[in-house]
Amino acid sequence: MENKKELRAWLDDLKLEHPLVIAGPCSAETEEQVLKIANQLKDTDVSYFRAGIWKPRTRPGMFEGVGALGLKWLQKVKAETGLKTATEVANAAHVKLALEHDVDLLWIGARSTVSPFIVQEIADALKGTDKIVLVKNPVNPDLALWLGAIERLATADIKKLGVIHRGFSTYEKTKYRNNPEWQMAIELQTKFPDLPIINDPSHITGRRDMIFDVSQTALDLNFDGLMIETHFDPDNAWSDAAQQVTPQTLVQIMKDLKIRKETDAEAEYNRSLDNLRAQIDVVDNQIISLLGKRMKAADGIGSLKKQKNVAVLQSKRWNEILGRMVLEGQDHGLSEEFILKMFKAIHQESINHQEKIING
Ligand SMILES: O=C(O)C(=O)C[C@]1(C(=O)O)C=C[C@@H](O)C=C1
Repeated sequence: MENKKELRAWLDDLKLEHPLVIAGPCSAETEEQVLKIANQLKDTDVSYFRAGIWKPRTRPGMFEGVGALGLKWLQKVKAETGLKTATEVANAAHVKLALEHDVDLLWIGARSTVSPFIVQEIADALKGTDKIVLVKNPVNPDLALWLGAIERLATADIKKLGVIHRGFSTYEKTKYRNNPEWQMAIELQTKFPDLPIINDPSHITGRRDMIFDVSQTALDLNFDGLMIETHFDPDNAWSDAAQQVTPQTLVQIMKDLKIRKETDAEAEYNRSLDNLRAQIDVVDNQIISLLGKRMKAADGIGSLKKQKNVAVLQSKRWNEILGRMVLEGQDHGLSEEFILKMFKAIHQESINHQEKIING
């Protein structure tokens, strides 16, 4: 699939002066709950009212959604409030029911995106639809799998496409429920600058007190919209209680967020920007040239080790370097996380160089 301007057409047609907002409860619980939240959201920035009808839960025995009955409540939401509706679909039967109930926006969840079989089944069921279809990232950080799902939908002649970045599962506990791995979203935007991208801070954070900061980062990174789980009584929600906010909080979040524009035409700004970018270009070239020099030294070490039949990996020496560089990094305002990532990549490249020599 190629990037093309038309990918943004459905979003541009909404003519919004703020990011697209999709909000509503994690799960539709009762008709009263759904209508009450929708009424509280109707005169806000929210364009699409979301509610989970079928809930994929990690373990059985938890609330798994009200099922098709909830789709009738979504129809009432549309009739009563004028809000358009959105829900997750995870198989062809869901798609059929959602289309029968005129749901305006359907999304494929992270646990479905990982399975090309499921995605294909959904794409076949949606073939040619003029509804908006958004694809959440797969639970594992695999850009090809994410884009593969979009391609399957595009091949099924679905025109109104977009993606939702909801973060990625990690084995290690981090402060996020799902690690954002912003680099993945940046890479996706680099490949498909016109494919609408929505951020889901509710699932990234898992905690309502972090939703604002993640939303701001998303807007700083040019995201087109936000999907935020909203409930009038978050603590007593039947699913994902900790990450839902009240409609009032959502309104405040939208008020406080700084919306960034893509660029600015002012001459002085552009002069200063060009100047700083020129500095970056010079430094980037120096970095590459220095790394090249470092690898030449590693090649030399590789030849020495070949003569003496010594192993490439030298853990003691490597640990010394890492420790020293973390301290050096601190002096230059560089985070430990960045230093470790960068030097691990440098180490691997050095090993690859030596492997070639020692086995050549
Ligand atoms: O010092 C060495 O023995 C090297 O091979 C160099 C180097 C490095 O690139 O710094 C690479 C591999 C070793 O694990 C340790 C360090």
